[in-house]
Amino acid sequence: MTSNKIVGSTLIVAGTALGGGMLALPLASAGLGFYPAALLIFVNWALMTYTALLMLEIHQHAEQDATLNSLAKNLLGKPGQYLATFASFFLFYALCAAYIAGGGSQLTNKINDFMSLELTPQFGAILLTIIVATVVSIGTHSVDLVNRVLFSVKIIVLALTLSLLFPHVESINLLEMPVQQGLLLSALPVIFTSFGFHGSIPSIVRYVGVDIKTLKKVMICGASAPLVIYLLWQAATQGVLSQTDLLANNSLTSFITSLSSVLQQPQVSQSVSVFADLALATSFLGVSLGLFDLLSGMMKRANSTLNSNESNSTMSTDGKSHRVKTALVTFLPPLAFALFYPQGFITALGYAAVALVILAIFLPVAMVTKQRKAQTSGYRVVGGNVTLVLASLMGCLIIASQFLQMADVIPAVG
Ligand SMILES: N[C@@H](Cc1ccccc1)C(=O)O
Repeated sequence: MTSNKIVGSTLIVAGTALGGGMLALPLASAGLGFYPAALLIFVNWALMTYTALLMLEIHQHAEQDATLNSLAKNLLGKPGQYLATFASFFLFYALCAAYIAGGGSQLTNKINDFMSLELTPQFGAILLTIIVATVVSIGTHSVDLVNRVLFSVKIIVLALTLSLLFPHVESINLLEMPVQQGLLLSALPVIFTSFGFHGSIPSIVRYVGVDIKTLKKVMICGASAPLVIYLLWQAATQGVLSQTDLLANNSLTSFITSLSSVLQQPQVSQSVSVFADLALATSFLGVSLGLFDLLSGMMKRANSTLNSNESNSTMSTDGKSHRVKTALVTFLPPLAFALFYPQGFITALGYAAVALVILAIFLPVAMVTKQRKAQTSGYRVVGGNVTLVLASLMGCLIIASQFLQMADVIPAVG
């Protein structure tokens, strides 16, 4: 095993997790205070690392090229497979919708400032979608290229942003307590989504091989990088802005504006803003490529079944027209959401959490439970049934939180 592959895989895990969700953390935890927010971040990290290890436990008895779909089919039958497919689509669409809404208003703001215009956020949403759709439709290679550059710049800008914010942290701000207990529950879905990376586990197993010891290191290190970065980010943002200032913001753009008005230093808010753009762009590229590939495969299969039934059909499944059709199905639904809910960044991340609970908690727990009955040897994640039940309960709590916010029973975040 080359150490290059291990480092590469760890970076894939960390890079997938560290996305646009991070920008929503200060907004979702506004009013919580730093220590309660840090506790929630830690709990979600433990939960997501645990379920990633469950996935490894499942992969150890399967082929190296197993996918979530094939694992679910083998262990849980057709219903498991359908649930996995449905939840994957829901997750990808919800995340793309969040990134278009968040990124669109950021882009509009930039254009408005630069050209002294008064464009609406919808304009930015459409422009951003056209740009990303073009890169994704050209192919994986172009996404890889653009992503590599953006990802490296993103890490540098993050380091710069944190070092600019930290001198302004007031320890008194960090000691504030939750303004309302219900907020603890409300913040759960968004924090949970920000630790999501589980869709990339099968690709990493395929890349590294079924070497559980190495894979365990990759998962634990890959998930710990976002833990450290999120804690620093929370300390920086909750330390610079008071609870009242944080609570007054309901969008990413207003959060960045209030940072600049409190600090009176344009370069700090400029670097936060550039970081936000990069985080949204890299996440949007990565997630929409996943969705595009999933849809492309499905549409090809559907087409070839049609073609074999009508042998004289001349419809081509490759080439330009297929890619254009796939791009439309990939990008139009999330764009429509962002056009109707230009402020829907946090809301869409909350919906993504519901699908992610199915993919990253319920399915792994169900598959491991089934597998443990048949397999008595091999790697087993610690904790036995107790941790399986605890993880499932957390999953129920996250879904409940999202629905209670929709029904206005607990305060909605963002
Ligand atoms: N963690 C990602 C969201 C995500 C969830 C699940 C899988 C992939 C990505 C973010 O913060 O934006």
